[in-house]
Amino acid sequence: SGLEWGLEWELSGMRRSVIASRSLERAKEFANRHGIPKAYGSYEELANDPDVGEELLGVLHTEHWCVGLLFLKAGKNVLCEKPFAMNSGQVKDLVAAAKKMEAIWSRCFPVHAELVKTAYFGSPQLHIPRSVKELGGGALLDIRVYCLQHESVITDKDPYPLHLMILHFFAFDELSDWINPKMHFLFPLQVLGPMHCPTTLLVNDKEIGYPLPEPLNFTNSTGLCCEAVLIILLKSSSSAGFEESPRMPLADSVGVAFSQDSQ
Ligand SMILES: NC(=O)C1=CN([C@@H]2O[C@H](COP(=O)(O)OP(=O)(O)OC[C@H]3O[C@@H](n4cnc5c(N)ncnc54)[C@H](OP(=O)(O)O)[C@@H]3O)[C@@H](O)[C@H]2O)C=CC1
Ligand SMILES: O=C1OC[C@@H](O)[C@H](O)[C@H]1O
Repeated sequence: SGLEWGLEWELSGMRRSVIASRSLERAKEFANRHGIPKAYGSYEELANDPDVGEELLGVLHTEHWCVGLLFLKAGKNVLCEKPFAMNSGQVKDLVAAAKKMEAIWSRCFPVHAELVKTAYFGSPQLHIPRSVKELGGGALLDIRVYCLQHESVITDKDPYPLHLMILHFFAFDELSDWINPKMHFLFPLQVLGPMHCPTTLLVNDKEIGYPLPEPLNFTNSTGLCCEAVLIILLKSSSSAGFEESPRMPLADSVGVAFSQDSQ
C-alpha cells in the first residue's frame, strides 16, 4: 500500500511513531505488523497529537485534500502521496495552507538532474493555432485520441479504468515530433523505465546507471531517500526555516494538477 511504501522513509532517519486509521482495529493491526508503538482510530487524534511533527498522508486520492488540510491546520509538516489532490483547486488550497513544500520523489532522482542538464526541449509553439488550448489545441485533444482509441479496443468500452500508460509513453516520441519537430534531445538520450522511479539513462546506446541503496521493498522504493536528502539539504541551507524547493516549485505542483483537470 501507499503507507508501506512510505515506510522506506526510515532510511532518512525518520521514526515511525504513530499510525492512524478510521478504524482503531485496522490501525492496531498495521502497528503490530510494522512495529509502530502507537495507534489511533481517527485522523483527528493524529492531527491533535503534540508529539508528532511530520505526517505521511497515504489515504485514498479523494481524501488528500480534507485530511491534508486537517494536518496542515494543526501545524504539522505533511508528506502527501501522489496525486497531490483531485484537481488544481484543491491543490491551491493545500499550497496556501502549506506555504512551503519539498518535491515529488521522481524529480529528485539523479536521472532527472542529468536530464535537465543535457536535454533540449525546443521552443514554445504557441503561434500554431492547434497548440492553443482555447482553440481546442494541445496534446490531450489533438494527439491523445490515438492512445485512447487503442485503450478502448483493449478495454472494450471505457478506457479510463486501465490507465494504459505504456501506450501513452509509446506514443510520446511521435507526439513530440508532430507537435514540435524541435523537441528532440541534443544527442541520443533515453530514460529507461520504470517511469516513476528511473535509475538508468541510455546515452549513445550506452547505459549509465544511478544505483539506489538496498534493501528495496518495492521497485526502486529506496529512491525516496533522494527526496529526503533534498529536504535535509534545503532545511540546513535555509536560515529562515524550510523554504520552497527550486527543484519542484509550488507553481509546478499546481501546474501538474491543472493539466490533469480536463481528464
Ligand atoms: N509513492 C508511490 O509509489 C505509491 C503511492 N501510492 C499512493 O498512496 C496512496 C494510498 O494508496 P493505497 O495504499 O494503494 O490505497 P488504499 O486503497 O489501500 O487506501 C489507503 C487508505 O485510505 C484510507 N481511506 C480514507 N478515506 C477513505 C475512503 N473514503 N475510502 C476508502 N479508503 C479511505 C483507508 O484507511 P483507513 O480506512 O484505515 O483509514 C485506506 O486503507 C494513494 O495516494 C496512492 O496513489 C500508492 C502506492 C505507491
Ligand atoms: O505511485 C505508484 O508507483 C508505484 C506503483 O506500483 C503504484 O501502483 C503507484 O501508485
